[in-house]
Amino acid sequence: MNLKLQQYINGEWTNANSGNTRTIINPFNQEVIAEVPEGDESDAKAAIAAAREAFDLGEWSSTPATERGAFVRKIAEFIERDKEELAHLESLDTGKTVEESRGDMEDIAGVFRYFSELADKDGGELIDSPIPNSSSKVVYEPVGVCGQITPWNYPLLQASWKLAPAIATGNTLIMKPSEITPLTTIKVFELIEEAGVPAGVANLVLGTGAAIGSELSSSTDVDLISFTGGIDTGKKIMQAASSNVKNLALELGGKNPNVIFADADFEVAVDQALNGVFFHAGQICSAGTRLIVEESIHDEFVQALVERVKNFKLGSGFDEDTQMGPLISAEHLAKVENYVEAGVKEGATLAVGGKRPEDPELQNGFFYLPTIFTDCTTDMSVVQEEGFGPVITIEKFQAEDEAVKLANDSIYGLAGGVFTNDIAKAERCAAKMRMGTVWINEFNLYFPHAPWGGYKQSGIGRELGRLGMEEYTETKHIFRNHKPETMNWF
Ligand SMILES: NC(=O)c1ccc[n+]([C@@H]2O[C@H](COP(=O)([O-])OP(=O)(O)OC[C@H]3O[C@@H](n4cnc5c(N)ncnc54)[C@H](O)[C@@H]3O)[C@@H](O)[C@H]2O)c1
Ligand SMILES: C[N+](C)(C)CC=O
Repeated sequence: MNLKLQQYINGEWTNANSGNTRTIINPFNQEVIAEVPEGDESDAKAAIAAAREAFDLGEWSSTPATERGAFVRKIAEFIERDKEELAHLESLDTGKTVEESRGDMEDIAGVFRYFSELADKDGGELIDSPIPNSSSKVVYEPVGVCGQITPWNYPLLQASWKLAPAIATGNTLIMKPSEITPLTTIKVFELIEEAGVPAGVANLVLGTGAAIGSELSSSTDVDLISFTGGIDTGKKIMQAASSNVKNLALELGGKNPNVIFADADFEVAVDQALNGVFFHAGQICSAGTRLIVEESIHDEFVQALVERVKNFKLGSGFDEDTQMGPLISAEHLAKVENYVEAGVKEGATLAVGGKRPEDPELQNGFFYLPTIFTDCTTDMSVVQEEGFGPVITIEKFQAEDEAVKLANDSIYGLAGGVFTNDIAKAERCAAKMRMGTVWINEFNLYFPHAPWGGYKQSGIGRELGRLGMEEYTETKHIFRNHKPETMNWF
C-alpha cells in the first residue's frame, strides 16, 4: 500500500507518542490491510497546540479568500487524479462496492470544488446605518480551531463536508476519522500537504473517540466541534463541548420514513425503496428503512420487494456483479442480529432475510441478508430505533394525514421520502414532514449545493450549501463613527 500510514501534525508525519498501533481489517474477509498509529490524548493535545498556534499567528486567517479557495481547488483536482486509488482504499476499508466508492470520490471532489468556488463569494454586507455620519458593515471571520470527528460508513465523504469549508474559510483544524476506517482520510491529508496548505492548518490524529474525540470536545483551545456519528456519542460531545461553550455542529442518526401512496409509479417506488435502503448494506444515516405503504397496494408492494431482494448478489466489493457488501465489523453484525431478534420478539413478521447468508464464500465476512419486516407498528423498537443495517420495516396507512403522522412519530428528523403522482399531495406531505430533507419521488440524493442536516435528535446545524460554509464563520458587526464628538453626559 502506497500510503504514509501516520498522523499529520504541524506539517510532519508522525507515529503515535506511545508507539501504539491499530490493525485495520477488510470486513469482507477479515484480512489485515494496514497497521496505523493509535494516538492518545497526548497526540490530540499536540495537534490542538499546532492548530491553535497556526490560527493565533493570523497569517492563515488573513490569507485572501481567493488564495484559500485555490488550495481547496487543488485538493479537488488531486482527488480527481487519484480517484481510483481512493475508491480502492475506501472499498478495502468499508467493504462497500468499488462502484459506490467511485461515486463517493466524484461527490467528494465536487464538494471540494463547490467550497473552493464559494470561498471568495461573500465579502460581507454594508448596513444602511441609522446613525448620521457613520458606517456599519458586517464581516465574516473564521471561528478558529475546529475539531472534526467522523464515522466509518462514509469515511472520506463525511470528512470532505468538514475539511473543505473549514479550509476555505481560514480556520485551522484537527480531524479525527473513525478508528475503524482511517485510510482515505490519511490519503487526503497527503493531498492537502501536496496542495501546499501551510503547516499547522490541517492536522490529522488517529485513535479512539474515548481518547482523542473527547480531548477535542473538551479542550478549551478548540473553538468548534463538528461531529458526524451516533446520537449517544453526540450527546457526550455536547456535554464536553460546554467546557468553553464551543460552537457545535452535530450530524446524527436517522430512522427515515419513506411514504408510498397507491398512485405512485409502482416500479419506480419499488426500485427507489430498495436503493434507499440496501446501498452499503443499509449503513447510511438517511437510509429509508421505515417504509409506510398505502394499504391498497401493500401486499403487492411487499411481494415485489421480496422478489427483488431474494436475488441480491452479496459479495466482495471488488467483484463487478456484487450489489451489497458486508457490514463493517463483527460488533456491528451482532448489533444488527440483536435488532432483528427484538423485532421478531415484538411480533413483526419476517418476510425475507433475518439471518446471515449460508454461502461458504461469505463466511469470513460480516455479511447479513437483506431483511424485510411486515406487520410493523410504531411502538416496535425496530420501527423506532436506527438499526444501521440492511433491514426494512413496513407499516400500512389508509389516509394522507395518518401517513404524515406515522412519518413524524420518531425522535429522529434527518430525512424522508414521499412517492405519489399527485404533486399537490406530495407538497402537502413534504411541508408537514419534520425532517431536514424531504425527497419527492426520489430517495437518498444529496449534492454540495443543498444543505444537509437533521431536525429533532438528528442533529444541530447544517453541512453543505451556503449554510455548511456559515458553520465555519463568526459574524462581526463593525460600526465606524466618521465624526466623533463628545457626549458630555458624565
Ligand atoms: N447525519 C449524518 O449526516 C450522518 C452521516 C453518517 C453517519 N451518521 C451516523 O453515524 C452513526 C454511525 O457511525 P459510528 O458508528 O462511527 O458512530 P459513533 O458515534 O460510534 O462514532 C463516530 C465518531 O465518533 C468518535 N467517538 C466515539 N466516542 C466518542 C466520544 N466519547 N467523544 C468524541 N468522539 C467519539 C468515534 O471514534 C468516531 O470517530 C449512525 O448513527 C449514523 O446515522 C450520520
Ligand atoms: C450523508 N450521507 C447520506 C452521505 C451518508 C450518511 O450516512
